[in-house]
Amino acid sequence: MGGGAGAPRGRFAALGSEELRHLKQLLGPSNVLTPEEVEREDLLRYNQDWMGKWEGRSSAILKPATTQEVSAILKYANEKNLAVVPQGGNTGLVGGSVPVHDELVLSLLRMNQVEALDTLSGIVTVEAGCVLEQLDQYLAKHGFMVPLDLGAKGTCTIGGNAATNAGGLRYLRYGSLRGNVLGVEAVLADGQVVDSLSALRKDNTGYGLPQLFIGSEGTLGVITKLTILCPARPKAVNIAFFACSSFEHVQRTFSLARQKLGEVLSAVEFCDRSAIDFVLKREAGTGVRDPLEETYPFYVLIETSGSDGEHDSEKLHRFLEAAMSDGDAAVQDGVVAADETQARALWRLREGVSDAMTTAGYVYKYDVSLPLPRMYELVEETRQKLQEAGVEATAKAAGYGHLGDANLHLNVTSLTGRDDKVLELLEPWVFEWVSKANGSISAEHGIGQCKPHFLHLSKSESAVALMRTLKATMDPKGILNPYKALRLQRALTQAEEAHVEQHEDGAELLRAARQNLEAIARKKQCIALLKVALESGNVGLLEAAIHQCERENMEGEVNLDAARRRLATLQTAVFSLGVASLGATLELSREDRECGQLVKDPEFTDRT
Ligand SMILES: O=C(O)CC[C@@H](O)C(=O)O
Ligand SMILES: [Zn+2]
Repeated sequence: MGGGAGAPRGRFAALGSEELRHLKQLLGPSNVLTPEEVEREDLLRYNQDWMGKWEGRSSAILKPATTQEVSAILKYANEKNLAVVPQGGNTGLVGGSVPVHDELVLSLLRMNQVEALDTLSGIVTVEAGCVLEQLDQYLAKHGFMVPLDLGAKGTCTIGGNAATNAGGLRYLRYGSLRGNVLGVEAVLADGQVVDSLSALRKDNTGYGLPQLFIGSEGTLGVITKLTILCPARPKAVNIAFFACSSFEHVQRTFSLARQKLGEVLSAVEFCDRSAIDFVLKREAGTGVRDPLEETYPFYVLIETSGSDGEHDSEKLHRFLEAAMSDGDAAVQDGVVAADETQARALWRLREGVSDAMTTAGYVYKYDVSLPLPRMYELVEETRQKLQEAGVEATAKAAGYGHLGDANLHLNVTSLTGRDDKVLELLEPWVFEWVSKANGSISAEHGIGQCKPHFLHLSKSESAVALMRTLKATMDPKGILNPYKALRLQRALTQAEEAHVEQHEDGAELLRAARQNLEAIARKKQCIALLKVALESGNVGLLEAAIHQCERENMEGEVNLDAARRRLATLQTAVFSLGVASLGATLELSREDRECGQLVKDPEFTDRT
């Protein structure tokens, strides 16, 4: 795969026997796994992702049992400049939880306790390493559920789910973890424990710090504990599985489901026939079979969850009538699960696709958000591309995913194993296609080591620069999950450094090169800040941005005069209107607009 895989090792220290001794003292020898004490397979579980696509070579797996131990590990790693990859159940799909090189693996699996549940509000406090399914089973006993469900529930951990802002099957109903996680306890790169563990539904006291850690893939801190707002467990659940003759009909089915099922709708998923064929092959003999007599190009799975079974079934039947009536009915055929066993088998047809396509060969996975009407176009064009290249017999594309969230999973399985020709056909083409269609290159799986090189296709330059500023502030040495989410700033590799050092004046050159690199990074941040400040129309922010640019001597590189003129205009307007920020309310003059073309030297942004 492209992206962070293949990134040169950063300038981190290597783990020596003294460091290992220290870590063993911290955690107790049995909680540090090394090649001397355990079998290669035991280490591989932590070094390799479940699909076998990415493999690091960490020689120490650290298994802390408390937040204090996590803190002590990170404090030490930061002092010693040792890189660390935090890991939960290691079920991710973008290589975010395995080392790229020899990073220490910080496994949270021993921190798996549910600490408290408020049975009135449904707010649970839980340690990061608790397995999602175990947390859900605990909550079930008290009439609640985790507002997240996904195929890997038996292995993934709630901390990993939050760190990657995992989406899953019931996003449509309960929304994202960003919305449901109320508080987070996290450990920063230098070992500081940040207690943002609010157990309040409403807490509007300044910056939403937990959000910094949710979805940041362990690059800004390690989540050790979290509080989650859990909904009441529904008493009545219905599952229906429909066949549709085109993607247009699939969309109509979704639209009708929304109208007729309203508040009881809890999932709307879809698969194409190719995806179903993979599952049926994989599940042969397990009782999972095609529930319909004929085959169709598309299938939609609908789930309702509510508190009144009769009311929900009535609604479901009204929906069925509407969906199956008239000449050009939205659905061609369908079944409603009569009991829990049937319901599970129908869910398996959808949930089993990922696993079935992974085990059938080497799979290239794309997890994208797209405007719903264009969602399946991507699958069709992919097939066409494979056909034109003459590889359609061995490279099989399927489309499935979370229809209700306009989240497509495009999987292409190469039946003959890893195939660079297929990869070249697909990347960067898929990502560029998605970007042009105003979609997201990662709907729910994150960036990991798989997509840092494509981040700019879904995030503006100023947004990426702000991400870098946050990373540099919270983890100045970059020890936390390096090579993931963001590309490492291009630094000299160790080999390059060694080469330079052999020269006369080598050390001097090296120091200058490093300083230059840092200066470029600072200047890029200044440009981003200036852009944000100009767009926001906030006087204070613009003043600060101009000041920063002046400090970095950037007169020759950005249009500072124009920025100063804009500041003066804003100051006058703010003074007369008495507000702090004008944003879009103040029309930009021609000169101000020129300010948008901030960078005088176009090559500047490419210099790293
Ligand atoms: O493997 C995939 O591409 C998707 C996995 C998962 O997000 C799903 O929805 O089944
Ligand atoms: Zn998914």
